[in-house]
Amino acid sequence: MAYRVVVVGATGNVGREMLNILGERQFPVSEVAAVASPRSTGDIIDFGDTGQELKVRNIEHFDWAGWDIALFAAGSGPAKIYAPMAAAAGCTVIDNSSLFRMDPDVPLIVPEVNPHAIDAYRKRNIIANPNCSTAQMVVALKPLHDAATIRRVVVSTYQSVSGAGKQGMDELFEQSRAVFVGDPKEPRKFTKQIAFNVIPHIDSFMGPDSDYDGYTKEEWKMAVETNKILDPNILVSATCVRVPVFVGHSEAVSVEFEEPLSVAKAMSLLREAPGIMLVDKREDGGYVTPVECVGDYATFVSRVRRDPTVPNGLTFWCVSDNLRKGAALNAVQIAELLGRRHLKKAA
Ligand SMILES: NC(=O)C1=CN([C@@H]2O[C@H](COP(=O)(O)OP(=O)(O)OC[C@H]3O[C@@H](n4cnc5c(N)ncnc54)[C@H](OP(=O)(O)O)[C@@H]3O)[C@@H](O)[C@H]2O)C=CC1
Ligand SMILES: N[C@@H](CC(=O)OP(=O)(O)O)C(=O)O
Repeated sequence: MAYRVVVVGATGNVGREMLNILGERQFPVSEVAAVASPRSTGDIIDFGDTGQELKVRNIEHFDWAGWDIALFAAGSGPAKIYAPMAAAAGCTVIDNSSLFRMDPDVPLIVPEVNPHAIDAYRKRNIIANPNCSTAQMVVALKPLHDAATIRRVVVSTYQSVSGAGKQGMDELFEQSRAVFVGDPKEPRKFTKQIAFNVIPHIDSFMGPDSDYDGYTKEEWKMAVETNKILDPNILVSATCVRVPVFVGHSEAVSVEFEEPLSVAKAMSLLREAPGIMLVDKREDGGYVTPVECVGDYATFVSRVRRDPTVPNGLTFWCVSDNLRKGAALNAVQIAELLGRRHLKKAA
C-alpha cells in the first residue's frame, strides 16, 4: 500500500524540491498530484528524477476527497482557503506557510527535535512546518539543550534570496547583471538593492503592542517557533538579514547554557546528532559555506567555540539548504513520521 499525495505550489521553489525529495527518498506514493494557481494549469513538470511527468492542476477545481496527504507550499493566502478544505475532506495537510504555526491545535514539527508532538494533529488534521531559519537552528540546538539546558540564544542570519521565492532569485540574477552593464537596478521584491549588498529586513516589522517592537516578523518567528518546538523557556534574540546568495541560509549562533558545556563535549554531541553534519577544522576552509550545502539534507555546523563573554557560553556557525531542511525536506520527513506513527498504510 502507498499514499495518494498532493503537492500544492508544485511549480514553485519549495514545491519542486518536494517533488524531488519524494522521489529521492522513495516515499511510498501510489499517485502524486501537482497543484498550483490557475496561472500554471496544464503546465508539465517533472516528478523529480523519477522519469514521470505531471500535468499541473488548478487548485480552484481540485477535489481533495480520497487523497491522503497534501504538502502545501503556496504561502499563507492559499493555505487559509484550501488547507481547511483539504483537512475536512480527510487529507492531512502539512503546511509550509506561517499561517498555522502558532495555532495551539496545530503541531509545529521538526522530526529530529519534537516528533512526539505530531500526535496532536487530529484536532485540525493540519501539521505546520517551521520557518526555514528556525528549522536549521533547532536541529543544531536540540542536542546541546538536552545536555546543558539553553537559557538564551542570540542569532544573526544570512538568508539567501530563494527564501523569497522565484521572484527573489530572479531579482538577484537580474540586478547582478544590471550592475555590470550599467542598467537601472530598481528593487521590486526586496526593499533595497540586493545585488552586492545585504538588507537587515525580512518580512514586516512588529508593532509597539508586541514585546518584539522593532524586530521583524521573521525575527519574532525564530523566537516563538523555537519556544514551541524546543522549549518555551529559551530566550531568543534574532537579527535576520537577506544576503546575495541564491540558495542556503547561514546563521551565527551564540548560546548561553544553565550548565557548563565544553567545546569538546558539544562537538561530540553534534557529531552524533540526527540531521547534523559537523565540519569543524580550525584551518583555512575547515567550515561549510552556503554554496556547499545546496542539494544536501544536513544542517552543517562549523566553528564551534567557547564564548568567553558569558559564564556558560558557546558560539557556532550553521548552514543549511533552506529549500530542503528549511522547507521541502522537513515537510517530507513530517509525512514519513505521520506514516510511521499514524497512517500505517504503507508497507
Ligand atoms: N523558500 C523558503 O525558504 C521557504 C518557503 N516557505 C513557504 O513556502 C511557500 C512557497 O515558497 P516558494 O516555493 O519559495 O515560493 P515560489 O514563489 O517559488 O512559489 C510559489 C508557489 O505557490 C503557488 N501559488 C501562488 N499563489 C497560489 C494560489 N492562489 N493558489 C495555488 N497556488 C498558488 C505558485 O503557483 P504558480 O506557479 O501557479 O503561481 C507556486 O507554485 C512560501 O510562501 C512560504 O509560505 C516556508 C519556509 C521556507
Ligand atoms: N521568510 C523566509 C522564507 C519563508 O517563506 O518563511 P515563512 O514561511 O516563515 O514566511 C525567507 O525569506 O528566507
